[in-house]
Amino acid sequence: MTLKLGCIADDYTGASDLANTLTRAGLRTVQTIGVPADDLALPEVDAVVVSLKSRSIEASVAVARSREADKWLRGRGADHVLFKICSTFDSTDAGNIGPVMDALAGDAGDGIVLVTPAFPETRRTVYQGNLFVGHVPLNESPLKDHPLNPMHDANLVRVLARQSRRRIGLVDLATVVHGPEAVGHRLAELAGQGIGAAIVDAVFDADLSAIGAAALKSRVSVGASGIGLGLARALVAAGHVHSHSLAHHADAPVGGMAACLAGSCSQATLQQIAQAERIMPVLRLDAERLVAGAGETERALAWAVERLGRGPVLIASSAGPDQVGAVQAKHGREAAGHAIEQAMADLADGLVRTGVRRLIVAGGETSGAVVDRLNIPGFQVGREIAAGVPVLRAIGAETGDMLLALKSGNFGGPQFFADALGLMQ
Ligand SMILES: Nc1ncnc2c1ncn2[C@@H]1O[C@H](COP(=O)(O)OP(=O)(O)O)[C@@H](O)[C@H]1O
Ligand SMILES: O=C(O)[C@@H](O)C(=O)COP(=O)(O)O
Repeated sequence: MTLKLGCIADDYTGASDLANTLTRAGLRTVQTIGVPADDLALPEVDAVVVSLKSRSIEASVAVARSREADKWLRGRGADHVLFKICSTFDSTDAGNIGPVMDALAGDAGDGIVLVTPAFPETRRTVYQGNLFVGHVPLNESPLKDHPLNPMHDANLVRVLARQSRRRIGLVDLATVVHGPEAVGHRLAELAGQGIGAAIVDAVFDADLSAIGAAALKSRVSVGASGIGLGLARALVAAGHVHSHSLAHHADAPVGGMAACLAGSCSQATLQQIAQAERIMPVLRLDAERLVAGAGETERALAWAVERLGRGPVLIASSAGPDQVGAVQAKHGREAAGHAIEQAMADLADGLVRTGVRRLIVAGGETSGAVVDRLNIPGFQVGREIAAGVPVLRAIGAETGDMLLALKSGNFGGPQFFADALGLMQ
């Protein structure tokens, strides 16, 4: 197997978003959880997305894990490695986008790194270095209230400069519209001025093709699914990959019971939970009791077991900014987040032991905790439920055949849970 593209994703939902995008662009892709063990049987593929849970951990650990993944991917022939970050640039001033980018670019010997979280299909656009979520700047979007990494600055040149040792520049839209050569030219100019990374504007889908073709000339790039799409298109256009259509057996029915877990507190997920209440029993967990370990998971599991035989159920810790703030004020941001993630992982484990084989998880960190607990080594990509969210089939899992959907908090329409269950039989 010689990889045409290597990818390192900083969370599991982000990885499935990227694997979905690459698959749809014609690349045979698998998503692995962590660096694959040598005995994991991988099908013949063009791209591997190594999923890390490195977005909200200590920067030095994120760097070490990313370098290990990079080494594995390059050892399998990947000339270009994309570091997949969130399309809303989720990070703090301590990292982890800047430190990981610096390390990967240093190892690859790249002079200047192309960086863009733009993903127009999900309404993430970048103009003059400013990230917009829909029609508002990042700092006015719901991401300002994210439980782990609230985003208060839309200017990504500034945001990345606070995290990176490299000087950060900008390739603006007026350059991007002139195509890959113009982008390459501008990057070379910036590199000549001692700039080590550049935020690249992208507003329309066509901008991604120019960016992907320019990025392929270097060894590392940083961005979300949009640049992944650009890279995939460039690989197909250059004849490095023969476009493949999606293998539909990836989401062939597994039967078994179905359940949904939500740990995301995004506005989109809160709305989706409210809609789900119309079609299935929904249990809203008491976050305070979850953090205190006061028997809340056992209560939830008993509640689910009673109902699962009659159809899917949804269990959610999700809450609005005021309630999240109150729990965090009492227990600390990280401790609260971690305790709730572990409680959701306990629940997932209990549900699977009870016979659940179709599991939908909302939230990136939440999905990471759940997939780790279930000890699933990798996924094949099935049909798309919503932009950025595919049906996943577990490969090499102790749980046996299982379908999952790992939903980024912000993704999916109001009926997401119903849409997912419809495609996961
Ligand atoms: N009621 C709550 N109070 C405080 N934190 C919560 C609550 N429910 C979930 N969380 C935490 O919020 C974080 C949500 O992050 P994540 O799962 O990545 O969702 P998203 O995809 O929206 O970013 C997790 O750490 C989760 O444990
Ligand atoms: O790029 C994106 O927006 C997603 O792929 C992603 O990374 C989402 O992260 P979470 O919202 O934490 O799931």
